[in-house]
Amino acid sequence: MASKGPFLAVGLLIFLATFLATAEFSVAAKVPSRTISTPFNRTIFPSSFLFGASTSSYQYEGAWNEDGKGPSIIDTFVHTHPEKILDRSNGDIALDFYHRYKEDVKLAKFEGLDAFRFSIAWTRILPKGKLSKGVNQAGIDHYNSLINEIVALGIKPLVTLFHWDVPQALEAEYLGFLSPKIVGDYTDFVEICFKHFGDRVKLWSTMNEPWIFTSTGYDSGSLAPGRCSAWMNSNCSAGNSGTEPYIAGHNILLAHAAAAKLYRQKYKPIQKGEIGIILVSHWFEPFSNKPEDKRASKRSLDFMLGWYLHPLTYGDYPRTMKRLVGKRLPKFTPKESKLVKDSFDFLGLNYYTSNFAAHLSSPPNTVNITSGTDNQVNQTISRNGKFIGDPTGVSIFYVAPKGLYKILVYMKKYYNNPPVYVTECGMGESNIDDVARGTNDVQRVDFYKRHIMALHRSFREGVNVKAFFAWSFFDNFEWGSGYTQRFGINFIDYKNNLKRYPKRSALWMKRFLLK
Ligand SMILES: N=C(CCCS[C@@H]1CC(=O)N(Cc2ccccc2)C1=O)N[C@@H]1O[C@H](CO[C@@H]2OC[C@@H](O)[C@H](O)[C@H]2O)[C@@H](O)[C@H](O)[C@H]1O
Repeated sequence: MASKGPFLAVGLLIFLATFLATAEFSVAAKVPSRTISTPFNRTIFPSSFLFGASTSSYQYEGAWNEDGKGPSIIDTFVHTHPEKILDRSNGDIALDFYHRYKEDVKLAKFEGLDAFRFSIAWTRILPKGKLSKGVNQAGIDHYNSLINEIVALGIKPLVTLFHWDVPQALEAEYLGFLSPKIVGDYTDFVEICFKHFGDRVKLWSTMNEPWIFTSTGYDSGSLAPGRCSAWMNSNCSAGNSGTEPYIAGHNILLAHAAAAKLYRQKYKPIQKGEIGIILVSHWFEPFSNKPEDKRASKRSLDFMLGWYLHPLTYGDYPRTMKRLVGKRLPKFTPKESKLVKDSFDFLGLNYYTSNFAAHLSSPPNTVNITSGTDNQVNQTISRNGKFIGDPTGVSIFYVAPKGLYKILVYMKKYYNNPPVYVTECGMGESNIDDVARGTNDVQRVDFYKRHIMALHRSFREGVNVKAFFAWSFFDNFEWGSGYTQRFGINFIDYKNNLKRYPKRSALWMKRFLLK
């Protein structure tokens, strides 16, 4: 259990670091390379604009089998496939957020956050995934307490209802999101959340990143449930990389739409909240000015963002997907199309990086079919020997703030300028263990300055952007990379009782957010 001690120690450190950050901030203002002519702080955005930080249940909570929680597919996956996690770690304990959340949300308040995003673990509420198999009151009590702590500090909770932790019991019974049966069980789960938490939670996201869940869970098999085609040689017990990502994605959209309909009809009139869905996409820069590469850029966006945003906006998949995926792509019935179209009050966008997109002229795969190559695009991080942005500690992520601006403008132009919350944006470092190095994250300060400037440019050009959340509040369990990658604005000392330390970026954010 966390004592008050660490917080006092952290407090002293914060004072010192605040001083440093202040010095750094004033120096930064004179840095010629990125001189900031006018004050760069939150006042360049409307006062209603929300700045926050994001977290998720499996990556933060720990207590994987405590207080009645049932196993999720992630618990099963990391326990049976430790080889798929770089450091063979798991989230059994994670950051112990399940027990330390009261101190942690106080740190969020100290750092000036307006909002705090977290996800609810389905199996803390319904241990066996189904209402008929019993509700776990201890799970409801836990999230009530977390929400009360957040709201009492004047911070707005943004709650994700699914961040990939499908109940293992539903995977065992009917293969989870591969079955339309999950729509009913998911709707039962979210209704319990609306009913018990909706008086204080006014921002709901049904899902986090369906694209990642389907591509890592059903195409590459690199994440739970770890399904893929045998020829992938990824040690998958079953699966079909050419069909299952599309089946799971289709059922995710139907489950989302059912949840949104329930909220809007039964809870929104009284609770006055908003419901949305969080998608992820890179920006894709044409590799050349050739028309085929410009088309390749658009196809890349169709297959990553449009896969979900097209049905949510127009009630059907993008034409390019229908043409290139053919019979492997599920069809919406007229009733489903009507349910999914316009089924969101806001759209969450997670943005990390950009790629170059070049047309792949080679004939489409007819043998080893995978959703990952259906788009017939060669996506790269460099062009003619030049990277798309500064490298980071994550080999596939380069710093590309202009891509955030471009994708937001793209969504305005092609998807009716929906209300957008940037719900994740951040960078990772690798293999940093000591506190001093880990908290001196100068590159992350620069990353956030540049991405918030890009965000502001899109806002000035009429993009309906309403919020910006950092990924992540703390360093945490980074899926396939385990604890080897750090994305937090606050440092976790894994070698010393998971002690929390604000990084330079958190103190910069605190100063940026001063009202
Ligand atoms: N990374 C994304 C979206 C961009 C991914 S695009 C590319 C495709 C892919 O399979 N991976 C690896 C991966 C695997 C699983 C999850 C995320 C990313 C990619 O990074 N998602 C958010 O990113 C955050 C950072 O993800 C890290 O990205 C770099 C990976 O090396 C690392 O394993 C992953 O945890 C996650 O912690 C959040 O839970 C998740 O919502």
